[in-house]
Amino acid sequence: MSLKTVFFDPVILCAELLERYIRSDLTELVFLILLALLIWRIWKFTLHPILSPDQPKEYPYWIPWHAKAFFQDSNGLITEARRYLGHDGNQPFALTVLGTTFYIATQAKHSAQVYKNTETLSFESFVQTLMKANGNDDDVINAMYSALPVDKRGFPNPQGESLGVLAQKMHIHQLYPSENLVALQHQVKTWIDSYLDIDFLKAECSHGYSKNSHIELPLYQWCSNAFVRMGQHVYFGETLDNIDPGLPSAFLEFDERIWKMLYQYPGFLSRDMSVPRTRVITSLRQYFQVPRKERVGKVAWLIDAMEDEMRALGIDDENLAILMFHLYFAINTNTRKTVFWMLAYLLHNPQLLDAYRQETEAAFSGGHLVDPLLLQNVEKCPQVDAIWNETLRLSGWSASVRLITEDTIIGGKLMRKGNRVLVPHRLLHFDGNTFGEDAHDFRPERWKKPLTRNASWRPFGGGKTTCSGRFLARFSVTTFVATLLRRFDVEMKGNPPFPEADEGRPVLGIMSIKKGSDFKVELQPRVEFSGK
Ligand code: HEM
Repeated sequence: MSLKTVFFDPVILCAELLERYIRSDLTELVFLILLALLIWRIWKFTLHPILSPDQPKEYPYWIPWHAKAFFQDSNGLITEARRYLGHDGNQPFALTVLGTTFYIATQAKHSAQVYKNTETLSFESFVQTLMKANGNDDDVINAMYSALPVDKRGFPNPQGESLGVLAQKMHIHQLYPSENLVALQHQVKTWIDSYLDIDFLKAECSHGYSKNSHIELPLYQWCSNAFVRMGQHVYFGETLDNIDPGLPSAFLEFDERIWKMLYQYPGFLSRDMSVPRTRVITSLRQYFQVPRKERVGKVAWLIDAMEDEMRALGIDDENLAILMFHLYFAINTNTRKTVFWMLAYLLHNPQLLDAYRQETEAAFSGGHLVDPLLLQNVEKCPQVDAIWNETLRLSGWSASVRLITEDTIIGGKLMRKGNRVLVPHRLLHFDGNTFGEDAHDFRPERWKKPLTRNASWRPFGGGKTTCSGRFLARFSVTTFVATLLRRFDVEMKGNPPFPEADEGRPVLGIMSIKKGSDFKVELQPRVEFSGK
């Protein structure tokens, strides 16, 4: 603006003065906000920790509270926070994400304290959040977590616990070594026996193509589909298959996007997760509407027993289906990925593949597995055991989360009621002190040392909520791999790199692969395997 214009146009002059006033006021305001933020940050992350050494140090933030890093790669953020905090990163420390404070326990000894404490650290609240996210009504969640009489009918309840708590004991009754587990193992073995048959695979080859004597399959897709079908069959018999033959595919669509549910994405951004989930729940509802005696095939004890318990609480079909959806999920989400990772590691380490095949040979007669428990015997099959452990160590992702219901001290640090404490299993699995400097390599030999009792070894969580399905999972994966290697030569097509894990996205157990990381394998019936 020229002097001439200013002098001759009072309106422009006034506007100019007003603009300068507002600008200087805004600058002042911005300055004051920044100053306040700086003072707050110095107080919160420098002075306060000095004055309160009993409280966990917090990884500092400005805004927006680590949300981006957490949602892209929470383990990466935790590693970064630990490095930043230096010596204090070895103690439990705090991390705030979108207003929620998590205390992180990265040391094995602290994680053991977390698992032991069932008084003031609650797992149930995490399960209840999942129930709500999947559509259970509040009154049903209340009913599931209200104490029941000690003399109620059905599963014994000597401590007068709620069905939500009793369910853990019912899982154990089904899944810990006992006749009930043997019944499931028998079903698994029979299913694998008929599934891994060249004629059967050729006939149904929906995931690959068959050519002359061999079959080509995308490994991740194939393992996933096979294991969900098997899990569904073993627990629910054939009825679910008859209700919706596309159910395993729908579950897989949901399961590959489960991170959207865990991060509570808004509905309009997560339809690709919620639509297939609704389909699985709808099929389960239809299943429970079929009168029990009309359900086809052998059904696991747990399914009928849980249904009886829930109906006794007056839970309707829709809520019953949602509750059972959690079980369907637990059965199917992790073993499908573990079998893939185990095969991927074996195919990339041919000597190990040969060792696995040789060690399991004694369990077979011809092409048939006649002594399935041999594979579960650590003394007789140490290689199988080491390969199983090493696969879980490298492909496990999950973290245990507990809600703090009363102020609690873990690792000498005071954790405040209302916040959460998190044990990141994956980081424990790379603890150099326990697993060695080469902890990032696949090296089953390391299991010659007695590591399975180490507190850094947490593929199945810990404490009261340790995964009850671990025996069945091991049985299913090792039996599938042994039978596959017995009957087929398995080779990778081309020379694919080792598949990339989708490490940045949360799952409740074993990692998925990154898009585009699946690779094809060729199954060729082995010459010496002369048939059925
Ligand atoms: C390799 C496969 C599997 C892995 C890595 C795995 C991992 C886990 C983990 C990390 C937990 C959470 C524990 C905690 O936070 O303390 C869990 C819980 C659970 N898993 Fe598994 N799991 C697998 C297979 C299975 C199978 C096949 C079943 C059922 C047949 C199953 C049933 C359960 C149940 C019922 C729970 C909840 C425990 C409770 O609170 O009662 N899991 N699993």
